[in-house]
Amino acid sequence: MNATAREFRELYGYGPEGVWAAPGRVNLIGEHTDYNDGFALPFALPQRTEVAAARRTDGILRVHSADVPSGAVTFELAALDPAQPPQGADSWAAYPAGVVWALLDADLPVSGADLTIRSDVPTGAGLSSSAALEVATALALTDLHGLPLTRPELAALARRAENDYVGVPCGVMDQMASACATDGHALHLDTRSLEQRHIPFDCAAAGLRLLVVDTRVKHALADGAYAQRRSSCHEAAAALGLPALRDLPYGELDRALARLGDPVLRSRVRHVVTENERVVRTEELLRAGRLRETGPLLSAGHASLRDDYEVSCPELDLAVATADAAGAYGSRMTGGGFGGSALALIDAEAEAEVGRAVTRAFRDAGYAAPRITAAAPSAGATRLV
Ligand SMILES: Nc1ncnc2c1ncn2[C@@H]1O[C@H](COP(=O)(O)OP(=O)(O)O)[C@@H](O)[C@H]1O
Ligand SMILES: O=P(O)(O)O[C@H]1O[C@H](CO)[C@H](O)[C@H](O)[C@H]1O
Repeated sequence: MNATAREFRELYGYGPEGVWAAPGRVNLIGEHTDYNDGFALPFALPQRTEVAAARRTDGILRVHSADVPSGAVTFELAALDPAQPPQGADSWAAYPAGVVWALLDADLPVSGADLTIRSDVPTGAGLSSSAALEVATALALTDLHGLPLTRPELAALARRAENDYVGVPCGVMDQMASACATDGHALHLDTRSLEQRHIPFDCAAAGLRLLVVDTRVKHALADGAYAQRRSSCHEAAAALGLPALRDLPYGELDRALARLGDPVLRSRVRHVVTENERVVRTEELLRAGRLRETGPLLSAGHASLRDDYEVSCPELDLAVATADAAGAYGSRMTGGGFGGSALALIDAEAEAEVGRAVTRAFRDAGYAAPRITAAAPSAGATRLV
C-alpha cells in the first residue's frame, strides 16, 4: 500500500479515497519575472508531495503532515478567515487550509476533508515545497468534489491561497510548474496569459546533468525583501507608463532606463527586461537541441540577479563560482534567492567532480555542507491511487 495512504489509515482509522501528488520545481531561467507578467522556464523535479484524502460532509477539514512533528490540525470551513491563518507550530497548515478557503471563496463547493501529507521536496530550499503542497491539495480536493478546473486554473487558485491566505506575495510560476509540467520537458510560461509550451529538455540524452546545490540557507519569502522587489518593479512600470515591465521590449531598454532617475529602480528594471530576453533565447536554444549553449545565459542570469536585482547571497555565489570553475557550462541561483538552491548545467561525467569541488569550497568557507542532487525534468501533478 502507498505509504501516505497507510499513514492516513493509521491516523484517521479509515482508508483514503485516493492519493494525489505534485512535484517541486527548479526554474531553469526567468527569475523574478512572474510578478512582472513576464516569461519563465521551470521544470518539475522528481521529488514530490503526496496528499492522501477523503471527503467529509460535516464542514470540517483535518490536515496532518508526516513531515511536521505535531498531530492533525482541525478547521471549521465556515470559520476559515484569511485575517487569522494558523500560527506557530500549526502555521504550515495555512497552505492546505488556504486552498480550501480559495475554493470556497470562488464558490466551488467543498464539504470538508481529511488529509495526510508527506513529501520529499526539501522545504525552504527554493524548490517550491509550498507550491507542491498547495497544488497536491487543490488537485485532491477538486477531484474528490468533482470540480472541473483546468490545470492553469488550479495553479491560479493555489497561488491565491498563498497570496491571500498564507500571506506570501509570490507570482504564479511555482504553482504552474507543479500543476502543468510534463516529464522530459521544461515549461515555457507566459505569466500574463498563463499560456504554456512544453519544450523538450532531455539532458541525459545529450550527456548532460543538471546539478541542484541546496545551500541549506533557509530563505523566507514572507520577509520584506521579496515584496520590496515586487513593489519597485510596479513603481518602475508605473513611472514608465506601462501596465507591467513585461511591456518594455528589450530593444527599448536603454531609452527607458534613461527616463528613470533612481539608480536602484534602473537596476531592477534592467534585470527583469534582460531576464525575459534570456528566457526567449534559452527556449530557442532548447528547441534547436543546443543545450550546452544555454550555459552562458544561465551564468548571465546569475550575474544579473546578484548585481542588478541583489537577491543572491555569499553561499549561492560560491556555489555558482565553484561550479563554473569546475567546468559547468553555466550556473545560477534558482528561485526567489536570499538562500535556497543553485543550478549548474554540467557534463554527466563531471557530476562527482563538480559535487566534490562545491562541497570542498563550502567546507573551506566554513559554511554548512550543501545538499547536492541531480535533477531530471519530471512529471507535473497527478493522481497516484
Ligand atoms: N510536506 C510539508 N508538510 C508541511 N508543511 C510543508 C510541507 N511542504 C511545505 N510546507 C510548508 O511550506 C513552507 C516552505 O515554503 P517556502 O518558505 O515558500 O519555501 P519553498 O516553497 O521554496 O520550499 C514550510 O515552512 C511549511 O510551512
Ligand atoms: O523562492 P521561491 O519560493 O521558490 O520562488 C519565489 O521567487 C520566484 C522568483 O522568480 C517567483 O517570483 C515565485 O513566484 C516565488 O514564489
